[in-house]
Amino acid sequence: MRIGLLTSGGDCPGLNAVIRGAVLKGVRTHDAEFVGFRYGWRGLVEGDTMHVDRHTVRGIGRQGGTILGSSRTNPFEGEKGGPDNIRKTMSELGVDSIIAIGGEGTLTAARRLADAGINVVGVPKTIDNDLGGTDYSFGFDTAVEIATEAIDRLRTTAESHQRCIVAEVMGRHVGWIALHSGMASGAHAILIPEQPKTIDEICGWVESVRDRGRAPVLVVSEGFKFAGMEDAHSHKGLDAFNRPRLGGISEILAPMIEERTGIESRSQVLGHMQRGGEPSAYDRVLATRLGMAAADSVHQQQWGSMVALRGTEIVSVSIADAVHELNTVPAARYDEAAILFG
Ligand SMILES: Nc1ncnc2c1ncn2[C@@H]1O[C@H](COP(=O)(O)OP(=O)(O)O)[C@@H](O)[C@H]1O
Ligand SMILES: O=P(O)(O)OC[C@H]1O[C@](O)(COP(=O)(O)O)[C@@H](O)[C@@H]1O
Ligand SMILES: [Mg+2]
Repeated sequence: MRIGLLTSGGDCPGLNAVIRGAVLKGVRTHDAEFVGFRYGWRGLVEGDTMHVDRHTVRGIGRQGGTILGSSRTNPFEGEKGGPDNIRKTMSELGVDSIIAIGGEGTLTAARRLADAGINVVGVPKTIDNDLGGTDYSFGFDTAVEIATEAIDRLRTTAESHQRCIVAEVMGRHVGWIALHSGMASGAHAILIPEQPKTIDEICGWVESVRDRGRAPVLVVSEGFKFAGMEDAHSHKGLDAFNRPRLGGISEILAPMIEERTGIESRSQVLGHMQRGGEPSAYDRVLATRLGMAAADSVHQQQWGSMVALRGTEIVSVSIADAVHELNTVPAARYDEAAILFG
């Protein structure tokens, strides 16, 4: 059994812990060999590999990033793309199966390849926590931790100057990072894509905070839309998969708040800081368990499946079910947090 490993999509703390978990379990329990594909699907399409064995993974469980590299290459595009070419490349390299570690985009591609008869197993990765089929994805806990620390720091400087601060977090089209970091840091309002708001509602919260003598702290998700807005704000062009790059809504919101309320306002986009550096202990454990379970899924030939967290157990679900719809923030979770706004 020779298993190809790849990490695809935005990187995320814990990727290396998955790789380590899969390799150690595969080598020790299933007598498997591993090969790493470099830069996501690109490595598989181009046959660009790196040697991976139990020595390669020594100590990497606590490292950020991914030793394999990542990209947003589409495996169905290009001269060597598509299931027939990929099957040929795999057979030339003696690779009989693939563990694809990625988010909803990567796993959608994995499902299409599995449907075409390629032996693929998925591992859910994303700081956004936007994947169905799993209670949490690794990387999310670390991102929330980093964002919470940043918002705590922004609060003390906002208070010194009696300013309003708008902290912008990632999350693409779901508000999980904003909801959790906002609750953890005691934000006065949390703005998420699932819950469009008017500028009047937002300024109402800001003014009530100011009237109590406090400095308003707002957390906004990059995908937040004002009521009536069709698409999330984007001014940075398209990504490798032709989707609008999000980010920058806080830079629009802060001046609007200042103009309407007279409160000096500042914005801060936290950006890639949320994805960098070491995974939290929680993410290391989750990622290691998922990696180990993925090696088992390959051994059991559960093609088209994904390992997932359900409660405290690691289970196997179908990738198709997991990517069927985004894991959005339920209205009840938002309403619960909103009691604390203003
Ligand atoms: N429907 C699809 N068919 C084939 N490839 C896809 C599909 N959706 C996404 N991908 C590929 O997977 C890559 C990674 O997806 P992306 O959403 O950027 O990251 P993530 O896997 O972290 O969600 C995309 O750039 C794209 O090339
Ligand atoms: O700057 P990049 O790497 O193109 O991507 C930014 C996007 O990637 C993320 O950090 C993670 O998203 P994925 O898990 O889908 O890769 C999003 O929160 C953000 O919108
Ligand atoms: Mg994604």
